[in-house]
Order: sequence, then C-alpha cells, then structure tokens
Amino acid sequence: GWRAARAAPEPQPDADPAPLRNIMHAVKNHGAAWPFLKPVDKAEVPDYYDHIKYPMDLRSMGERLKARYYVSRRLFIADMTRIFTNCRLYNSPDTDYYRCANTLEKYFQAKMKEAGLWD
Ligand SMILES: COc1cccc2onc(N)c12
Repeated sequence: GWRAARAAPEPQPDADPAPLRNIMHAVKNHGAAWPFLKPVDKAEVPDYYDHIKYPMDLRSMGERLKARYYVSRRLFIADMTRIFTNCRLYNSPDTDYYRCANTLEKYFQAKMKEAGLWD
C-alpha cells in the first residue's frame, strides 16, 4: 500500500557527528599530534609534495568535519589513516615524525574502538 512505499527512510549509520567530533578533539590534543596539526609547509619541506600525492592533516580534517563531509566512519578513518601512512612514507623509521605517527595511530584506533566505531 502507499504507506509501505512512503515508510520513514532508514537511519543513515554513523549519521551522528558527535562521536567523530569528540575523537577529533582528543587526537588533536594528544602530545604526539604536533607534526600533523596543519598541512606540511612546502617552504619548510620543498620536496614533500613530490613524494606525497594525497596530503592530509588534522586542520583539513577539522574543516571537512565542519562541512559534514564525514557521512560515514569509513571516510573519517580513511583521511586519518592517510595522515599516518603519508608520514611513514616520507620519513624514515628512526625519526620523531615516524614515531609520532605510530603513537597517534594507536591512540586513534583505541578511541574509535572505545566509541564502538572500529570494526
Ligand atoms: C611538521 O611536519 C613535518 C615536517 C617535515 C616533514 C614531515 O613529514 N610529515 C610531517 N608531518 C612533516
């Protein structure tokens, strides 16, 4: 009947932005987040963008969050993970940058699991 055809739309999973906002805040305030707070400065690191084709950083993620780009956890996880993979690609394992990426990634994943947003 007509009612079935016009049933309420299925709730979009992960539609509530609050958990992602809380995790973004926690990650940004972690002691290991300092290399990732803004885009890598080409003036400071002239060859960075020769190596890294899909840059990402926490300021850019915050802008995407505000713009409601993260309509699912997968989009959020993809951008956050790219921050860490880019860092481990450009920097050698014995650098503070590389160590910060590993530390912050573990923290990020723990926060996502805590929120029930990690598969
Ligand atoms: C200030 O951050 C950097 C400075 C220089 C090289 C870098 O690789 N990945 C970074 N986050 C980075």
